[in-house]
Amino acid sequence: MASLGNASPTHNQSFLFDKMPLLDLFFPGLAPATSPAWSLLTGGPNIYSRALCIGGLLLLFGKYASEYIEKLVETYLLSKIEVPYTDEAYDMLIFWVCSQPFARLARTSLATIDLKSTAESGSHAEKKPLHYSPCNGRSYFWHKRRLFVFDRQRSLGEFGTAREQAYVSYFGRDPTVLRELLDECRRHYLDTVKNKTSVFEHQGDRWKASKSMAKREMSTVIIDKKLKEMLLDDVAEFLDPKTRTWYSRRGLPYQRGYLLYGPPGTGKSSLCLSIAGHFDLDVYVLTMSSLNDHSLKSLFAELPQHCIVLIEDVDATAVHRKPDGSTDASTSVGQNSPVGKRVSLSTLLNVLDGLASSEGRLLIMTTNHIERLDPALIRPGRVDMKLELFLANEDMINQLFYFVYNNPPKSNIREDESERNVYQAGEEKAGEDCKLLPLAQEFVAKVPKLEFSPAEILSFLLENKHSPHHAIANVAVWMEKLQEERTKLTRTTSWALDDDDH
Ligand SMILES: Nc1ncnc2c1ncn2[C@@H]1O[C@H](COP(=O)(O)OP(=O)(O)OP(=O)(O)O)[C@@H](O)[C@H]1O
Repeated sequence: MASLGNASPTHNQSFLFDKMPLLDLFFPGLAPATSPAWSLLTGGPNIYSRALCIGGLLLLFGKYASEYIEKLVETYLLSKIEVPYTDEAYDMLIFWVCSQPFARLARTSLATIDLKSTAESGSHAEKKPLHYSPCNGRSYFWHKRRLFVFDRQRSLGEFGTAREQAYVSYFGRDPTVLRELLDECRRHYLDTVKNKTSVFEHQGDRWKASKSMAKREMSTVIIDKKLKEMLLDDVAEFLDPKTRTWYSRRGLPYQRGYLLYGPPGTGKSSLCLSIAGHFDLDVYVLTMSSLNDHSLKSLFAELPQHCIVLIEDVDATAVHRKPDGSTDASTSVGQNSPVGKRVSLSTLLNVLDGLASSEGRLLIMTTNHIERLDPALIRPGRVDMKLELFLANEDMINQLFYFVYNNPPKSNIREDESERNVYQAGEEKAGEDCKLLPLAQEFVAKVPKLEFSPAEILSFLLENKHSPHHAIANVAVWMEKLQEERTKLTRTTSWALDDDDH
């Protein structure tokens, strides 16, 4: 000790520098960075500057060492899973995380309006509740006696769109532990969306879950009974595992296409959602105007097995062939989008042919104007079944009346409502049917057939939902008003067309 205490600065300096290669051995690159500080430390003018140097050095060393240790731990002691933002697994993980107590304690969170909240807001002040989820930071949590780390980073990507990524890790080397955790997230998520239809929309060339809505019962879509049965039988047969084998044995792409056409408000979109609900399928909505060839191909390639791909109002986006009959890249879908950002008809036809598509996908296209569609788009193979939906006929008007005034079947009522709202099946229902029968007949007699859409009739009945007698009393006035509105609209449209011609 005495000899070290008495040693001259030059001696001390050389002693410390002797240790530097050793330091470099453990923390490569540290020695050159710290050597100027060492020289200041050993040859500094006074005690304060030396203390300052020691403090700085310790900080630098501490930071370097902690990063190094963290890396070591991550490499040798942690198991980690990355969950990409664009995958549904991301929604599963975040959904589960938000339900955990640790999420409420996270010091950095993302605040969003909880649009999915089903809480019945009594007052204005309770509207738009906020939802918090851990973000841009690490959260440590215990689960089943194990310590896990949840890390979610969010940044702004190209064009100001948010980019996110999330990781879950745990202190251990067994990867099955993390897989089990993610499986728990999956089950938790599936339980929550059990009686719901998930709707996916595209962001760039990736699918993203946009909403999950209560399943729409098939009985709530009032169309011709035979048509409904035919459609249901066809879809059921297609989704049967035996059909899949049948297709694969013959090397045919296992997919099916439907075209629903008819006037506005006849229930085309509603029918699509109820098919999804009936067969427990998710719906992937394609908006052609925001796609190009590349994104369309990627989206089709990323479709899961057994799902519905919905293209609504396909006439508004599809164009006809060029005069020479070609369907080359210059003939495009989505005329309002800038050139170069459109989908070419040839690409659309190719993806519909299924070379890059998933197994078991149902394509449903809807249109109000079947005559405007390119024949190639709706030829058999691409569209296997064309279903026309009509304006309300006698039977449909009758069904719509019962739909509004009859108590809904139990399955349509939410659990909590069922207690107060339920009717005793059997006698009471039969009684109600008897009471409604003459009213329904009277209503049906007053409404002309094949003149109003189900949407129009339903909207009128809903205005009078508390009294079928009011509906019957007001129906004549309502029809007159609607006719007037239609005449006005037709006049305005024809003037606008005349102006365009001039
Ligand atoms: N056949 C029907 N049965 C029950 N409800 C219907 C029916 N047709 C329309 N509706 C109701 O009318 C509204 C509009 O229906 P929907 O969007 O399904 O019609 P659409 O034919 O797709 O219309 P558009 O061609 O204008 O897109 C919805 O609220 C739906 O519940």
